[in-house]
Amino acid sequence: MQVLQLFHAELSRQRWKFMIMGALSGSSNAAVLAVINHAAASLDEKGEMMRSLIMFVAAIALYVVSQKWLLTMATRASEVTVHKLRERIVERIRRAELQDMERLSSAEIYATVSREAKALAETVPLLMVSGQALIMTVFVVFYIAWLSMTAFFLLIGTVVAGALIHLARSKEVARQFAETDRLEGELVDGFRDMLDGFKEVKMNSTRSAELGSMLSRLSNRLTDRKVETAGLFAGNLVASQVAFFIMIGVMVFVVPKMADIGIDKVGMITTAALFLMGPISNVVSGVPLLTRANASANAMLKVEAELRELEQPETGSYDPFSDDFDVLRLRDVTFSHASGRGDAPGEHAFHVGPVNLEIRKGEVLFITGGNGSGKSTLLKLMTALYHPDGGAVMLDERRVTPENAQSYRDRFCVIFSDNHLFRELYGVETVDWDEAVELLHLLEMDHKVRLVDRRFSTVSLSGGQRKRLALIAAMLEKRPICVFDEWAADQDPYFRWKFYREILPRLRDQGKTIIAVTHDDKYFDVADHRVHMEEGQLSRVSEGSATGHHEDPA
Ligand SMILES: Nc1ncnc2c1ncn2[C@@H]1O[C@H](COP(=O)(O)OP(=O)(O)OP(=O)(O)O)[C@@H](O)[C@H]1O
Repeated sequence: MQVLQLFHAELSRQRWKFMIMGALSGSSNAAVLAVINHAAASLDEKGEMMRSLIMFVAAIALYVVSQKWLLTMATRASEVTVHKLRERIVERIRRAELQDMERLSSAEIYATVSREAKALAETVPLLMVSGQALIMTVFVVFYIAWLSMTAFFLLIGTVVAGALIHLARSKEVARQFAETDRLEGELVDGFRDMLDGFKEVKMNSTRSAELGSMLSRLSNRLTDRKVETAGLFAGNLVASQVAFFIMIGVMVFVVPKMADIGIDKVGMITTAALFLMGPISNVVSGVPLLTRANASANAMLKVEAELRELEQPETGSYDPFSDDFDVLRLRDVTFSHASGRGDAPGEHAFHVGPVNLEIRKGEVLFITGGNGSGKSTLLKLMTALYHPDGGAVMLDERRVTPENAQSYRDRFCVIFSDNHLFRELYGVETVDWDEAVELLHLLEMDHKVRLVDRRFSTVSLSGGQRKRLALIAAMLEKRPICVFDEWAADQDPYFRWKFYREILPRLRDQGKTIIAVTHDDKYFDVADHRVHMEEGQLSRVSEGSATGHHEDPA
């Protein structure tokens, strides 16, 4: 059972405590019943009544303490387990390689750490209540056996028959639950499409109508399935109550016929059977909860297993790269994407290389090339986000390997074309506040955004403005190599000019090495070297042209 597998570590640490407290809680509950029965049978004996009253209070006190402990500890165990799992998932994601992460579904990981983790943490304490109810049922059943073995066997017979019918029906309930889960997932995807593509939806009434009717159809199917599931569920609940009434009937009508017992014992047995109603319905309602918790545990374990299988290079046992280097080299680097994004199976995977390239410290390298020619892939190889299939990426004489790649990557600040702007300056060890203020001014963002405690006051900005903030964050990282993937593409002519004529020269003056993908031929003179990508092949275009004419910013 996946839920037990998941909670194994937390439960086994305290297994004995859980068992003892569960037994105490179940037996104290059954003791309340036994004391009531005993007191009712000795109404006219004053001393006996007093003793029963004391035992009654003691049994309730024991029940309160043990039940409270069980519920608190169950919540704690489930929350701690989910927290540890979340931590493991975050750690594995941090250590995973980009190539591997691109193969996984981020939507699935996201759903797991949010929806499934929440469902699981909420369900497990309720399951504990069901478990405790099961223990109590066992104690009451033993009590009934002590009163009359005939009543015990008849009770077991009816409970087993009822449970078998219930189990057979709950398979169908579980199937329906899985189907409603699937439909809910589809509905969420549909809503996401509608909201993410809101502009596109607003621009085309047919698209809007088609999406709307798809969502309405899905919602309708989901409603039907939910009603069907609720019907099955209600049927199960009524069936279990009828089974319960039959059980009471058997105690009252059949037991006295089959066993030689007095009216007082029949009364005690019937009270005991009535006492079972609450716990038995708790146990019954625990079955779908268990199914639900199992499904959530399964989803979480699946994501964890997928992440565990990814390459997780050992880090820490190597000499780190230093910011001081002379040359970055790509030697006969080759790389293939596993398969083209969205390509049909069997279609050609995109291939890069063999690439040979050198860039010396402090130089500016421009990379040009058409759409899909492999420029971003080359940048990912140069920054060790992808590991080459053949050849080597070297910093001076040291080869970059999966083991030392993180230290190599820490020499770079990068702005990808699909860059994600973090609201906080994560990764900037010490913020140079004077420079931050100066950069906000230089990139003309100071009227829009302030830096408050390492956080940008807002990131609700235009695409170009967000890229300018990303540039400020990247420059504050103070890394020796800067990589920009079509940074200027989102900027107006004035900010393009500023980027090529002010920012890049400033970075070069600071001794930074710059690698930029660009289409801005007007500014090619800024580069020391320019290389061109075509269908994954690199060719050198120009060399040594870093001085040229300077045009007006507009
Ligand atoms: N993660 C991936 N998995 C499979 N194929 C990929 C992946 N990333 C890119 N590709 C493929 O590799 C080729 C080169 O893509 P890349 O993004 O490197 O090109 P690019 O020159 O940067 O293009 P653009 O100028 O449009 O950004 C494309 O055919 C693309 O479909």
